[in-house]
Amino acid sequence: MLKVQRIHKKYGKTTVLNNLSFSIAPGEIIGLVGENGAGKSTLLKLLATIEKPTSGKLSYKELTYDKKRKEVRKRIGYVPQDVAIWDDLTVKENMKFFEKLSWVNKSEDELFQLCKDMNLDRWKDPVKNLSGGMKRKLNLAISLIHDPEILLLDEPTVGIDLKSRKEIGAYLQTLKEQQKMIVYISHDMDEITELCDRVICIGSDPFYKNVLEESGKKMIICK
Ligand SMILES: Nc1ncnc2c1ncn2[C@@H]1O[C@H](COP(=O)(O)OP(=O)(O)OP(=O)(O)O)[C@@H](O)[C@H]1O
Repeated sequence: MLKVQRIHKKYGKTTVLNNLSFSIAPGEIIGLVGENGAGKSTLLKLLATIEKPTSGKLSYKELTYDKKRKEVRKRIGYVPQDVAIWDDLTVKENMKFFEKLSWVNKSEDELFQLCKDMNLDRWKDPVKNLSGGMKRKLNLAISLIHDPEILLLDEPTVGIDLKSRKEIGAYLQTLKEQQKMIVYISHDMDEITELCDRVICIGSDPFYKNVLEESGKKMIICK
């Protein structure tokens, strides 16, 4: 279980997250929605150990974030909003490069399989020749090299075509079946209501809350 207890996050005098508590069970996909600037990426960075809360507590299983940061980090796959891969290297070279930086040893076959699992079959092509959707799939594949138990995705499908979006969605479902915990930011409410078990709605804009109420999704509100 991943637990977030009474989290507050301030930047200077500005409060971004105010008294947020929730927990995530293995095999759950949690959506994260809210207007621009509401604090979604901030929350994801807190979960990813990249930022620290101003107050409140985060823990994963018996590991508290403040005392066991590195151990928690090893269990997390984080995909930031911006694609972070080497453009001049091939898909294969990128996968091998990031495998070397990870805490695990993976064979070339295993790395290839990871890409194939999400329909990314341009193994020998330089990344600069790939489409935006393919690059996002590669970013996702890289985040999974070290077999994380928690996957944190910041708008993984933004700007990509429906087919690739559906493929990424289908792949996330297979990860859910493997009991991974997934937190997923998106502005696409169809995608959110289709994919997610529960949704955290951040900010004061009633739009997201109203759409979610109509869809009958369980939600957690953070203002
Ligand atoms: N490092 C930082 N220092 C100061 N303020 C920050 C920092 N990071 C984020 N903020 C502010 O915190 C607020 C929340 O930002 P955040 O990126 O979490 O929003 P978001 O909901 O992810 O937005 P978007 O949908 O536009 O990506 C914004 O007002 C932003 O300017």
